[in-house]
Parts: sequence; C-alpha cells; structure tokens
Amino acid sequence: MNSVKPVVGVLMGSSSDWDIMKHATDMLTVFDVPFEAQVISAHRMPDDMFTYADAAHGRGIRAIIAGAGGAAHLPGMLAAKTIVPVFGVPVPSKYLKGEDSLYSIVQMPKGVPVATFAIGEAGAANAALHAIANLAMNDAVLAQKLKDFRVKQYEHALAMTLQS
Ligand SMILES: Nc1c(C(=O)O)ncn1[C@@H]1O[C@H](COP(=O)(O)O)[C@@H](O)[C@H]1O
Repeated sequence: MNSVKPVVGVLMGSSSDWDIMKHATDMLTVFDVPFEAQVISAHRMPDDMFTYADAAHGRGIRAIIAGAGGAAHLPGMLAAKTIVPVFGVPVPSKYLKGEDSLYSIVQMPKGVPVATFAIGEAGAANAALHAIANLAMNDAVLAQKLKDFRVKQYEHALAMTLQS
C-alpha cells in the first residue's frame, strides 16, 4: 500500500472517462507526484462530491483535475465548494464530441474559476502538467524535472525534421 499522501486529486464523472483521464494520471506518475484517482459525479453522487470538496484542502490536496463529459458540471461544482484550484478536462461525448463538455466547463461565472483545458487526452495530460508546474513553483526538484521534460520534448520534435 502506498503511504505517501496525495497532493493531486484526479476525479471523473464516470469510469467511462478513464481512457481520457488516465493521460493525466500517467503524467503525474512520470513526475512522481502523488495522486488519488476516483469517480465522483456531481449529478449521480452529489453528497459525495460535496464531502470530497469540503475535505480536499485540509487533507493536503493542492490541485484537483476534474474530467467530465456532456453536461459536465463536476469541475464547476467542485470549484464552488473548495479553494483548491480546479483544472477542468472536457471529455469527448458520444453525440456532440465534447463541445458540450467544453462549453459546460469553460463558461464559469465570474468569481468561481475553473482552468479549462482542451477536449480529450491532450487536455488531460496538460491539466496534469499545469498542476505540476504550479507545484514546481515551491519545489526545486520538480522544477528541474519539468525543465528536463521540456528538453526531451524539444529533442523529440527536432528528431521529426524531415530528411531532404
Ligand atoms: N458530466 C457528468 C457528471 C457530472 O458533471 O457530475 N457525472 C457524470 N457525467 C458524465 O456523463 C458521461 C456519461 O457517463 P456514463 O458513461 O457513466 O453514462 C461521462 O462522460 C461522465 O463524465
């Protein structure tokens, strides 16, 4: 059993979101950032969602990555109940391909922010990278890992250069 306390919560409205949201947990794993991942739906489990949001800051959670599809109210409702920064990931939906998820998450009223990322796996990975960047502001080891990650990414992109 892992005894390290999680600092990032990765939440999703349904287990059907996992294929997308695992891109966030994969990134956190690469950076050795302790996280917890669970299904909590604002619609289907409203009391559990409130309990989670109420306790998050006191438990040491410093970022919440919340993914949901369709009428994606989960990130906004979490943001309404906690001061922990919430990063929203619009999960692609069956009929509207995630445009509904994006608009549901991004158009928050003034005063209750949700930092909203791209639809799909890039959004999930980038939400994790953004949480990591915030944590790295007070963690020199994490900051160096982030710099190394950028160098690797640069080298990977450079290697794509087509031979003439
Ligand atoms: N948007 C929400 C919320 C919520 O915002 O509370 N709870 C579940 N869902 C979404 O419903 C979609 C279909 O869920 P099912 O596949 O379980 O029917 C998922 O993308 C989930 O995030």
